Amino acid sequence: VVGGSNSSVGEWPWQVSLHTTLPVQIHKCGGSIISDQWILTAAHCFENFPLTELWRVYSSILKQSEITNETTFFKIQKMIVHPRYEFSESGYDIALLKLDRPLNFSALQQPTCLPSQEEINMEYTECWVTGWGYTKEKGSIEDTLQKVKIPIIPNADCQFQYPEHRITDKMLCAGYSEGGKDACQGDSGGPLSCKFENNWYVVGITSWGEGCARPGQPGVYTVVAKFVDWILEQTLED
Ligand SMILES: COC(=O)c1cc(NC(=O)c2cccc(O)c2C)c2cc(C(=N)N)ccc2c1
Repeated sequence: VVGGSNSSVGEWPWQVSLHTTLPVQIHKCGGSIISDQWILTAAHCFENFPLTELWRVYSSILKQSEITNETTFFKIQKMIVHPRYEFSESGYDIALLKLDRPLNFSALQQPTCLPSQEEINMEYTECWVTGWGYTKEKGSIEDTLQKVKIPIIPNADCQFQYPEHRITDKMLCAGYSEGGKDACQGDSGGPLSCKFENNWYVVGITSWGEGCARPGQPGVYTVVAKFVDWILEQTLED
């Protein structure tokens, strides 16, 4: 996250950290708890690491430095990448991870709400992107979970700012015209969380952007509301 600040303990209890273990263990992507056994994240996280055995899921973490060999983690029992995913910029950048065992909800780890289909055109006024990703383009993984408030912008404006891309209705954009605040590499898969009537919803999944926090180059997110039917099909049949 570029231009953000440190989160506090339990502020984003649905945020998880996804680590790969080879060649060394490292944070790769974020994700959101949406039930006691399912994590919502981005498909592009698994492009070079498609094997479930390579991944560890850490919940109720504020600092990466909290993670030691003794820290408990979840393994991935099932990885579902959207069948129409090809690469981030072409959309469908969404994936579901089934944990090897249910997690116990607490103040530090609990699910966030999925937006409903009709809420798609809702004017979300308070949205935050969170993650341990880079704080600048040539950056590195942050220790403390970062947060930054970012406004959603109309898709027409976003399409204009990305003339060489097709910004579809399954993508949303968020950013400031002057840049300076944005998600970045390492935040991928994490939530764009929006507060509505005192509840938090995972409205977007951090997906891509040209560089990070550049003026006129907003962050691009997967529109979760467009995939709620798919999410329910994949997670309820289990
Ligand atoms: C592998 O890249 C990602 O997962 C990757 C690469 C990006 N964009 C880059 O162009 C970039 C950023 C940092 C370093 C870098 O080398 C690049 C190409 C990303 C940009 C944003 C965003 N601005 N909201 C969010 C996630 C990104 C994930």
